[in-house]
Amino acid sequence: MYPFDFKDMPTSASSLFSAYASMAAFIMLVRSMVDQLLPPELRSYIYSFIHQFFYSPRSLDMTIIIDEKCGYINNQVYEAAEVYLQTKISDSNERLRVTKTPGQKSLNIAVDKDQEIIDFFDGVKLRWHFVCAEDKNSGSGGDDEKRKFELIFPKKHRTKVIDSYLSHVLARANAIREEEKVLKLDSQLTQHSGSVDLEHPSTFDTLAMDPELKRTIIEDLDRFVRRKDFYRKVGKAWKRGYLLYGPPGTGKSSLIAAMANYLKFDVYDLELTSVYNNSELRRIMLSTSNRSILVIEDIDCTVDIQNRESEEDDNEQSNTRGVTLSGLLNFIDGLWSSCGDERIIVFTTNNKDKLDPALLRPGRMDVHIHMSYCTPSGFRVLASNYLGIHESNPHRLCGEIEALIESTEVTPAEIAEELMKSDDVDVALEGLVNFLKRKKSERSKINDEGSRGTNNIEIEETNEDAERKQA
Ligand SMILES: Nc1ncnc2c1ncn2[C@@H]1O[C@H](COP(=O)(O)OP(=O)(O)OP(=O)(O)O)[C@@H](O)[C@H]1O
Ligand SMILES: [Mg+2]
Repeated sequence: MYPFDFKDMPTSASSLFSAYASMAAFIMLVRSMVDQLLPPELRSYIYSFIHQFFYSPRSLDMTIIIDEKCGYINNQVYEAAEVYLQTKISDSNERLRVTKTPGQKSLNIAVDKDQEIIDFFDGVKLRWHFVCAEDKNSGSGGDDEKRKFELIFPKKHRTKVIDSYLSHVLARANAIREEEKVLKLDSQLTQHSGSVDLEHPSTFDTLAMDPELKRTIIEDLDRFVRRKDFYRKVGKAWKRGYLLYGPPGTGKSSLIAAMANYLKFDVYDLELTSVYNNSELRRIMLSTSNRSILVIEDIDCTVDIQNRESEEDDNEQSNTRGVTLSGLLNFIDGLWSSCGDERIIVFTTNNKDKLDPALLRPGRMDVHIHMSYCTPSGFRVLASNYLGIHESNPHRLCGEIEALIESTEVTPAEIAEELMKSDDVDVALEGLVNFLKRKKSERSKINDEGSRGTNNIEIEETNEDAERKQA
């Protein structure tokens, strides 16, 4: 088979050169014979064979392809590689991509496409390529780029790379994410919006809330995180649903941030009104990570809760008019329950009464938390946060303020706003006293006029009736 016999190969430089020259002459001879005698198709076939045989060495390398997505679901290995490789960028990388979104603390640095990153693991050299190509399969709604990493390494280390190195990458990526302690807020969770780091400073310490209730929530969260095996044993998904209800400005969103900061979970704020339909909801859901809180705010305003029966009839229509209640219920019972671990879902509403009882059924929302108007103990937390007044050394106005708070309905947000009006403690607290007094007298006036509130509701009902008739 071979054009000359290797065992006769001479070893000195000059004889090596003459051997090369005779081989080159042989190849040229074959070439001219082929050119003259064979049709073009056969020619190119033979050339490619010669090229492969003489010029490209048999590959000793192996390549692992790590695609960004498996169908609609994010590939966790890809995500981990992205995080991990940020720490491996070196001077030899000539093209980098730098991004920073408004909420983000630090720059996000990644290599540009077709760049190579070198890594070493247990004596093995690994080459990572970032490859980005146009996705021919994507429809109009899809991504138009297909991203992947190619991991190239010596074939003989296949077991080590697959069994140990990739686990190392996953573990390092988790540790890096943990270190950053940055929360991700994916504001609409749409395919194109990347996640935004959310730094909501609210913690359980800064939250004005009944201390007993606060403790109960923290214990509940602790128990939830601890009970992985328990959930498995009883055959229940490792999930927990919270419903937070109460008037605007009582700290529902602040509580969610406090929970996320406490657990170091990511927050996904799902804007249901901008979710196109139930199947988009599925897709979005599948793109969220474990150890996360999925938040759906103002649930009563975002889902068409009233028309539960009619919507069963017009499923086709529901495809074009957003997420329906039955879609949401199916989602909670089905997809949300079965997908991923250590997940919390939080619904918020200003009107618990308006919610369909189906949503409140135990098993869907495990914990109902009523966020109510500010209490004297809540005020003490705010006074300490905003003005540095400690309980051990109360201000002369604190007694009066607490009495006023107890006899009127005022939200923590309103008090916080008053307390921010001045750095001077006396000025701020005097302002708050005046505000509370004003509020109290307004409140009693409304009570005197009694029927005003009911009138408003009646007008709203009439509007709804009119709309229904029009439809
Ligand atoms: N319980 C609270 N403890 C500390 N601060 C609070 C509390 N409630 C409200 N605040 C302050 O008021 C602001 C608004 O509160 P937040 O957004 O948490 O209210 P909300 O209940 O979510 O209101 P909405 O129903 O309008 O969404 C917060 O940024 C915070 O500064
Ligand atoms: Mg809110």
